[in-house]
Amino acid sequence: MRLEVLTPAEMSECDRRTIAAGPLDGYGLMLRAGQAVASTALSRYPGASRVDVLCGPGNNGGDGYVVAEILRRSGIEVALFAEGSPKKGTDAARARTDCRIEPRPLAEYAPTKGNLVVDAIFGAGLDRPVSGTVMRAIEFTAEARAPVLAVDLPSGVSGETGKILGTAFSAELTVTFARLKPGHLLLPGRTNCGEVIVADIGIPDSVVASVGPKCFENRPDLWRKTLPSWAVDVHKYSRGHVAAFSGGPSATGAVRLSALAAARAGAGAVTLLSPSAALLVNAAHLTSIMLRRCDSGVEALDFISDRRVRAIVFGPGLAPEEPTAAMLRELLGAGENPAVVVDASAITALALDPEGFFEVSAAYEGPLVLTPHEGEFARLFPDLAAQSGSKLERARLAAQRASAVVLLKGPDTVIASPDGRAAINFNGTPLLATAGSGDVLSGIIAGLLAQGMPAFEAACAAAWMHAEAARSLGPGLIADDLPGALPGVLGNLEAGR
Ligand SMILES: NC(=O)C1=CN([C@@H]2O[C@H](COP(=O)(O)OP(=O)(O)OC[C@H]3O[C@@H](n4cnc5c(N)ncnc54)[C@H](OP(=O)(O)O)[C@@H]3O)[C@@H](O)[C@H]2O)[C@@H](O)CC1
Ligand SMILES: Nc1ncnc2c1ncn2[C@@H]1O[C@H](COP(=O)(O)OP(=O)(O)O)[C@@H](O)[C@H]1O
Ligand SMILES: [K+]
Repeated sequence: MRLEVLTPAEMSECDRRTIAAGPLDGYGLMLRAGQAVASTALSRYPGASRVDVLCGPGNNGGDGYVVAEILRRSGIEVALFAEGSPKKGTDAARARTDCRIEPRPLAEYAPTKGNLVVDAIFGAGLDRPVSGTVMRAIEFTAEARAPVLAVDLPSGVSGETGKILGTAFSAELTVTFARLKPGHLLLPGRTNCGEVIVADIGIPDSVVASVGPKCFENRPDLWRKTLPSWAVDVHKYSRGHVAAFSGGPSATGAVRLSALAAARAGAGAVTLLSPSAALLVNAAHLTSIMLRRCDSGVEALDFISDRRVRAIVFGPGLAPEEPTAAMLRELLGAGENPAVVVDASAITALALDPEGFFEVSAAYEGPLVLTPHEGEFARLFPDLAAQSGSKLERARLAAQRASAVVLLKGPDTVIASPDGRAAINFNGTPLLATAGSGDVLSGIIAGLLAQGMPAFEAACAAAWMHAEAARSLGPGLIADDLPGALPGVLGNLEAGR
């Protein structure tokens, strides 16, 4: 499985290196791209007898001329509309010359009922908001509800960020080349792409590897090899012990969800560290999860070192206040170095003094994972939240600043490592938009970390498993159900090893 996600700049570097190595030249790549789109149009829309092909002035338009000519030769009635002309001497100009259909100005385009629309106006080269004639063509098409097949990207979607520049086609199907781009996975662009097909146009895997892509689709092949496996003589503590910090008496449910999820993710032992005031309420709700009184950082550190705690969940249900941040700094500064997942209110607490935290996290030698949703992210990284870059870029910058793996939650969860690697999750479901599901996620991460999985892989695997668990349950799920669905998800992964 090819999991690399290429930025438009990396993609064009792949094109350049492929052309330099031969035998394909730029026009050869364009012919293959056009052929891939045309054969998709023919196989996926067998009933389409008339097709409107809309071409822009660059290479995306070049692909469109190739598509139009192939469809014409296949006996389809093709109407060709062009916005601007390709520059002389370019591959796109050659494609236009080789196309036997005379294009009409895009301003004359109006969708005809029953026609398939092939969008080859802008692809990777879109660098500013669409406007004027192109904007009108997009609006007409949407009003007519005509099916759209997009070449590389729906025009108007930024391949780099997934943002909509001006307006964009809503495609039923998008055919892209070699690998996915961030714009196919990040919202809102992802929804405009419809189903995405990745066509092989002859760019070798070795060329893709040579440009050193560091962003990946979050699929099991990305982390399967690092999943925990146990020796026959393993015991509960060697399988991994997780400690989860409970909030006060009226805020205990969240961390119990984390604790249960950590155990379901495979940790051999999970202990809830509870303030005295919440001990009874926690005791009344726990069975396999152990319970321990803990009223200070010193008590917590004693427990962590005595009981060989390998991972900590720190955040769900805690107070978003300075003492919480202080306790975390104390835990990180003590030299024990367990893996730590920082979630929820603890992130809000750290936002009271971000620099103080970043100093401590930079010196921390254990694995560290932060799991903010967008609101928590904006509190801890206000400047990054306000910048115009992509979610991918924001998560990467945050990971570097915090010297931690950052899992930035949402329908297009991004996981970024301080070493520059990043993954975009694609299997999220609105079923997860339910109170407490984030607490379950932090518990799954801790459960995997306790079993020795590296931080980036554990966060990626947890995001994927979390969503698979939700999908397996379907409508009606509440966060309490998610841990119980993990055995099914883990069983399927085990079967695929
Ligand atoms: N060999 C290869 O590289 C291969 C590439 N392939 C294909 O090439 C595509 C990339 O081609 P590309 O780089 O030419 O960019 P493209 O998307 O056609 O747009 C650039 C043009 O649009 C214009 N423009 C941009 N935004 C605009 C706006 N808002 N409003 C108005 N104009 C705007 C911009 O104008 P300018 O900025 O120059 O004024 C320029 O003229 C890629 O998606 C894939 O389909 C395949 O054939 C495989 C081989
Ligand atoms: N619309 C959605 N589609 C996919 N995943 C979602 C959606 N809404 C929320 N999620 C996921 O659900 C979880 C919610 O976490 P969070 O916001 O921390 O909630 P809570 O604090 O209630 O646990 C995150 O993993 C997030 O990625
Ligand atoms: K396009």
